[in-house]
Amino acid sequence: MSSHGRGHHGHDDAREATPYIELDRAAWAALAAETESPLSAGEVRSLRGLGDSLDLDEVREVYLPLSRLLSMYVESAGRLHREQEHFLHQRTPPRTPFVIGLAGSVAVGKSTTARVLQQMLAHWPQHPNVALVTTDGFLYPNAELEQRGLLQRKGFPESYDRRALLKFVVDIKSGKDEVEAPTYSHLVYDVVPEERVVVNRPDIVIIEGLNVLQPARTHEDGRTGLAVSDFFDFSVYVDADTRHIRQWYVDRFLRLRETAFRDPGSYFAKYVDLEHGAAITEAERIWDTINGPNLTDNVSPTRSRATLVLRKDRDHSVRYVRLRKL
Ligand SMILES: Nc1ncnc2c1ncn2[C@@H]1O[C@H](COP(=O)(O)OP(=O)(O)O)[C@@H](O)[C@H]1O
Ligand SMILES: CC(C)(COP(=O)(O)O)[C@@H](O)C(=O)NCCC(=O)O
Repeated sequence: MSSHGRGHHGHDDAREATPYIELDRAAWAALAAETESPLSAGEVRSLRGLGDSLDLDEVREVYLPLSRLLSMYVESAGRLHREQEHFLHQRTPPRTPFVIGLAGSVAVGKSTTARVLQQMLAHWPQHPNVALVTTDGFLYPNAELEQRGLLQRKGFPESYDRRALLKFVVDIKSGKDEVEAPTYSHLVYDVVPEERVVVNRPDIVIIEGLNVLQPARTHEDGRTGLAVSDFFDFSVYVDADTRHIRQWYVDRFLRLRETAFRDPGSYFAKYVDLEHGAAITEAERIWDTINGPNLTDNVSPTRSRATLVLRKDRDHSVRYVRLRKL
């Protein structure tokens, strides 16, 4: 419980009633002391290679307790599966992969968080196989986006083949042995039809993407379909002040200009020759016309649907964790 103990002693009035528990950084980080790290010091250090400046203390104080909590949910689902089988007096199909949805804005740190969690979760012997899939592979190809007038809307819900994405998640939760997803290349700025990722009945699947917490659409005839989030066993929303995220987007754009954009195959090679100030202006333009509006209109409204929210400060350190009450 957070140090101010909100909601702890039963004096909540209606105004304060909330389905969430909030732990401030100190309360959350204290959990790390009770959690034995599944990773050696060297392995924790090697995780840093995945994020540019991922802080070692941050990994220990924030992501270690988070991976332990997730692991508890995974094990609890396994127990429930066994108890249900016992209750039904019949052998039921083997349990399906535990699916974790990971949502948040462009540049908030979804990929970094997902990779750290994947590595950490895979180190527990109870669930060694952890697959990670990003939803960008389900974007329509650029040619199709252009036809639909959506080239300036990449990342908006309608820019994805939502039916294919839903089928992918349904197949995983149906217990299919081999499920394939298409992939996206940031280098060529388009989907790569010949490259697929294969998900082979892992213990856990992390599905990371801007829109994974979107509710189901209501069709014109009033019917409501299913959404991928209907098949999540747990979900995480990575959150921060929009001004900070915009800055992280610009910073990453400038860094990519020094690295990936220099690849002649890169769609963004055209930005390499921009002088510094013009590059900042261009990054800000892309943010202000595409990713910022998408965050405001589509992504942030899904935050309260998450099982857990990680709220970051300007330096990427997690300031508080908000978790659904059980
Ligand atoms: N925990 C963190 N500590 C430090 N830097 C981070 C952290 N998470 C993300 N970043 C940085 O912020 C930027 C955006 O992160 P990234 O994971 O690429 O975001 P997304 O996948 O949401 O677009 C990157 O430059 C990344 O290195
Ligand atoms: C590929 C993305 C849409 C993110 O996809 P996700 O994996 O989150 O579904 C996003 O990172 C992106 O590149 N947006 C493009 C904005 C632009 O047109 O530059």
